[in-house]
Amino acid sequence: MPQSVTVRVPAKVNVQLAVGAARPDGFHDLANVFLAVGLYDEVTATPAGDLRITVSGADAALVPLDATNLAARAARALAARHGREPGVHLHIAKDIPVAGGMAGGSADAAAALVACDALWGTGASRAELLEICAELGSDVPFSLVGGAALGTGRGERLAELAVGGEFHWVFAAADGGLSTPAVYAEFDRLTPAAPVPEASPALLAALRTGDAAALAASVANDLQPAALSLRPSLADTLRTGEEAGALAALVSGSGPTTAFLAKDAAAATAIAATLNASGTCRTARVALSPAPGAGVVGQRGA
Ligand SMILES: C[C@](O)(CO)[C@H](O)COP(=O)(O)OP(=O)(O)OC[C@H]1O[C@@H](n2ccc(N)nc2=O)[C@H](O)[C@@H]1O
Ligand SMILES: Nc1ncnc2c1ncn2[C@@H]1O[C@H](COP(=O)(O)OP(=O)(O)OP(=O)(O)O)[C@@H](O)[C@H]1O
Repeated sequence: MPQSVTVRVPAKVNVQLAVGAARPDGFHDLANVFLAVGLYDEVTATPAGDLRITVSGADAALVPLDATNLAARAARALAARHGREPGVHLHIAKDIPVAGGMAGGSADAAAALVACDALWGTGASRAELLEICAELGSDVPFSLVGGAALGTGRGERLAELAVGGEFHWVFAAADGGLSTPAVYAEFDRLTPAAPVPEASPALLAALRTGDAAALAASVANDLQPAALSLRPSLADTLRTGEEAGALAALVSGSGPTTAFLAKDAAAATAIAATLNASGTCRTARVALSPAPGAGVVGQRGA
């Protein structure tokens, strides 16, 4: 057994999030175009007598260390399927904003699965890992896959998408998080007759050709009005980024992180500087997309 395995996993932005009406099970059918972005958490797994979680990073205090942690749930799910005890210490080096709409907890779950599989030598197939991911949460399969993908169903059924170039983003983290169920409930209140969600052909073509201006013209997040209704101050952040030259400004997933598409690296740096000086966000950072999914970046021992 290796002495430790470290897995790096990206955050995501939803370049299109088309949301249908609530289903009988409480979830919403989606046409969810995920794009992985180069903001990463790292999960390191080392052998231990029982399951233990530690977290470092600026937002560490916001992450639960008990059995509700999504990385802990992932380790337990893999161990249960393979009839073993989930004896592992998972250390999460957290860089993805917590409760920010960038799938940080989902990322840690996917990373923990890959790390425990390598540490324990369980040899789970990709299909099995994806199945466990879908049980853990709607965003978790995409954190495993990375790149870009269209998620249907509740977002867990993925079709990978080709991306023809790099996109330059700025992400502005907000003070405090937003609860994903609360944002979906607000969507229901604001949208009594949601149409059947469909992916936009223009958006898929923009991704395929790597055309930032075309992507900017077609990004759309149906949860944005709900996030703005629960957090009206996000409108100031969006306006600040637009005035600083962003090609597009949108709420990331369920928010409250806001995302700004820039025409190139220099424009992204300038937009981030303006946002950081504006007082309309906690902190703004640049990131590139697409980014690879959860993968081993370090292993110690045999
Ligand atoms: C907003 C997004 O991040 C966009 O990618 C996702 O749809 C949310 O994915 P997630 O955080 O992995 O969500 P889950 O853990 O599966 O579900 C949390 C809660 O979000 C709501 N939820 C989530 C996904 C979905 N398609 N419909 C929903 O209504 C439900 O209230 C659910 O109880
Ligand atoms: N490993 C984890 N990292 C962060 N939060 C976690 C983790 N495990 C459980 N949580 C809980 O999940 C909540 C949502 O956190 P997360 O960072 O996943 O939100 P999010 O990025 O908005 O998710 P999504 O974009 O998938 O809707 C947190 O408030 C926290 O209580």
